[in-house]
Amino acid sequence: MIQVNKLNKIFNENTKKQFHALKDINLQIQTSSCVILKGVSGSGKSTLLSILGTLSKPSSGDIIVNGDSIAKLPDLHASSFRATNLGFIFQSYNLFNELDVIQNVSIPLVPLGFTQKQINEKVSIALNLANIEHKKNETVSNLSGGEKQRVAIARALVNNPDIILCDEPTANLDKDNSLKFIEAMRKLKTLDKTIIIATHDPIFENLDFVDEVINIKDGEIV
Ligand SMILES: Nc1ncnc2c1ncn2[C@@H]1O[C@H](COP(=O)(O)OP(=O)(O)OP(=O)(O)O)[C@@H](O)[C@H]1O
Repeated sequence: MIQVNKLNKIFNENTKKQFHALKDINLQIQTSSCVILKGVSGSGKSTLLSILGTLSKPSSGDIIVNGDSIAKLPDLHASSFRATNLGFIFQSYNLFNELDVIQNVSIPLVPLGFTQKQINEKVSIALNLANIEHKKNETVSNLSGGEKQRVAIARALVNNPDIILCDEPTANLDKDNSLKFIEAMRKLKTLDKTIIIATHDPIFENLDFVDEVINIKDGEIV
């Protein structure tokens, strides 16, 4: 379970530009559930997701994942927590365009000390799950937006994380590819992943495999 306790994020604290982006957020996200974090642009979705993903630290409050506090882990511990527990899917894909699909998907495994054989096996499983096996030797710059998204999904899955964090995953996709993304998430749900999707895309409304929609407005859960 992920438990968020009295989480606050204040940017530029104690300056004229001070901005209170997250205000006393309390949340409980059950293991193996799919949760939509919904709110308009600027409501605080990405800020919350990046703190959940240990990419940034809160000003106050805590996040407990399976009993361990992760909000203020030192950088080295945070990166090892990410490497073993989290998969990220961003709207901009964050891929290396000049590398091929296999190279991109292998990247999260590099610091984990696997043999080449283990890496090949894990990459192959992730490419299959994300439906992008057929493009495995293609340079990423030659792929369509939907295909790049599937590479990003494969990369997020390659370390077999329990938690998948998605930030506006369909922002750059057409309807067809957005629906394919949703089907990929449905498949992950059957694999007992905990999935958190920050989005304002109405395509995520009323999906049967979504357990909860959390509305965020001006940095507060409403
Ligand atoms: N580094 C920063 N410094 C100052 N203010 C910031 C910073 N990052 C975000 N903010 C502000 O915090 C608020 C929440 O931003 P956030 O990116 O979390 O919104 P969002 O809901 O994800 O929006 P979008 O859907 O447009 O991505 C915004 O008003 C934003 O301007």
